[in-house]
Amino acid sequence: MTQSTDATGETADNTYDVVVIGAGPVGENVADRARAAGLSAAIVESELVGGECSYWACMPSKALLRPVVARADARRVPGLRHLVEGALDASAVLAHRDEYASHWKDDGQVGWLDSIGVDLFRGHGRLAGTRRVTVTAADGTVTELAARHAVAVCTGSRAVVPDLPGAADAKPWTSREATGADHVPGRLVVVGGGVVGVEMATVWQALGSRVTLLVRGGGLLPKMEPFAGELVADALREAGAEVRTDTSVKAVRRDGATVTVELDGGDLIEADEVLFATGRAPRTDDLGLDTVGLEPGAWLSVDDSCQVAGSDWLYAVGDVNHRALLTHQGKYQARIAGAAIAARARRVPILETDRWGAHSATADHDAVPQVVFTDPEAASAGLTLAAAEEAGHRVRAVDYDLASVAGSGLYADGYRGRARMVVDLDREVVLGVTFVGPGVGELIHSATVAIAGEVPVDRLWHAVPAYPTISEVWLRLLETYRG
Ligand SMILES: Cc1cc2nc3c(=O)[nH]c(=O)nc-3n(C[C@H](O)[C@H](O)[C@H](O)COP(=O)(O)OP(=O)(O)OC[C@H]3O[C@@H](n4cnc5c(N)ncnc54)[C@H](O)[C@@H]3O)c2cc1C
Ligand SMILES: NC(=O)c1ccc[n+]([C@@H]2O[C@H](COP(=O)([O-])OP(=O)(O)OC[C@H]3O[C@@H](n4cnc5c(N)ncnc54)[C@H](O)[C@@H]3O)[C@@H](O)[C@H]2O)c1
Repeated sequence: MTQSTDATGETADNTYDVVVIGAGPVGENVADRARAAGLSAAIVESELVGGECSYWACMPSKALLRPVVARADARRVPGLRHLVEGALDASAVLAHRDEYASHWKDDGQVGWLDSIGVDLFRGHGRLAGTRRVTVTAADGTVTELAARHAVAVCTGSRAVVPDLPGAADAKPWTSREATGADHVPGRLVVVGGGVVGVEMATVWQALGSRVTLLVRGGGLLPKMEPFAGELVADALREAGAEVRTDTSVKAVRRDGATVTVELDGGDLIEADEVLFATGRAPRTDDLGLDTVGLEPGAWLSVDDSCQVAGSDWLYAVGDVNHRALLTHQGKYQARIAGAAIAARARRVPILETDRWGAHSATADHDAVPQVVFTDPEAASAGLTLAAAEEAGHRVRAVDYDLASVAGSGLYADGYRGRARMVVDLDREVVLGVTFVGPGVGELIHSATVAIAGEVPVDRLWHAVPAYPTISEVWLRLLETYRG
């Protein structure tokens, strides 16, 4: 049957080339890539266009952290310190955060979708069999969509609150409340020493809360090199926070304005709020996965083109595929998946799915960068020493004290920081780099380029860092490596 199509390619019966479920940063980019390739695209969103990142994650958290880190940096600069000795203006910081969260309104992003010709369907999206999606709007109206080529699930993740006695009734904060709160709690207990835990402990301690950070393992930031967690823990303690490692929470109870956290050893900690920063779960539980033979509630496992295993039309991109829960990496996957969807729609006979090919999200395995925006910043790209060894590489790690670099001393009085470079001894290329110290976040892309480019260490020797910048740590690491 021939159907009428309009200029963007969708049909009167809501058939599109590509249907995207979830309009976070990743879904937006899949839709954008599809449109750029000349395909028609619809996107389904149940909350705000822009997703977690724009309203309850990256943007508000970084808007809260920036004044904290800028003040800390200024306090380390002679001649300036006395100007920034006082407390932060918490209400100004919260107002700055509100701006960066667009006051939790998505008009700007809706306008952008409109400008690129992507149709937005507001409501809860569910798969309804092969290439079919239903959208249930807030008023209960159900719209059916069909996809000619692909459905991309980009529904992201939500915070997990552990199933502890009393936790659900204690009205705990998750990352949403921690990034969106409109007041500074007097006392805050943070459970979890991962990225959300350390960033939010940094923010609220600086804004005036008395923070207690509870970590069940031996240190903070367990996915990074151990020195990252050690330096961040030292700084949090110096800022006045209490950091308790090897500590597990047994139960939580709220009585009015007070929440009591009971630890495994029996200790009780009273606070005004408790934040669970204990990881994420995929938003796939009410997604109709059973209609296509997949398990509801599971992370969606995909190949390097982000196609779901066993399907030739279903893609899962961003947090929901659990490859790297980071906005930039999800957007990278969206570019790769968008290119793969377009190539398959054009019936390109062979896709470039080999390593570093146009249709392979190779960097997810080897070259993921991350910046933890604490004071000091912790930035990494590629593999840690432990991860490289576990992956079977024959490696050597070299470390350097960042305080010994001329640019660091100029950047801050009493600079403290450390760098590590992990080198593959068989190929003589860099597998991983970690920098911890003030101002290192902007440095990490140099490492990402070296790793993704597989630049031989001998050639890096000719990449001369400008004097006197913190980047000179590259020279020091290479000198140390070459002995
Ligand atoms: C506190 C915090 C800070 C962070 N900071 C950073 C950072 O600085 N840098 C960084 O790179 N990463 C950061 N992250 C991670 C980052 O937020 C995520 O990796 C990113 O948001 C993932 O994008 P996504 O599009 O896959 O999912 P999301 O941003 O979660 O978007 C998914 C969208 O899908 C919608 N949706 C879900 N189910 C349905 C459905 N059934 N129907 C319709 N719509 C649906 C949701 O409403 C949402 O809008 C942070 C995370 C947290 C929690
Ligand atoms: N700057 C950034 O790039 C940034 C900032 C925030 C979040 N994120 C991303 O968002 C994702 C979620 O962050 P997150 O910090 O929630 O998760 P995470 O996985 O990084 O850390 C969660 C921590 O909680 C601990 N934990 C789990 N259950 C616990 C329990 N019952 N009691 C005590 N501790 C428990 C875990 O051991 C882990 O260390 C991460 O993948 C992160 O990369 C990125």
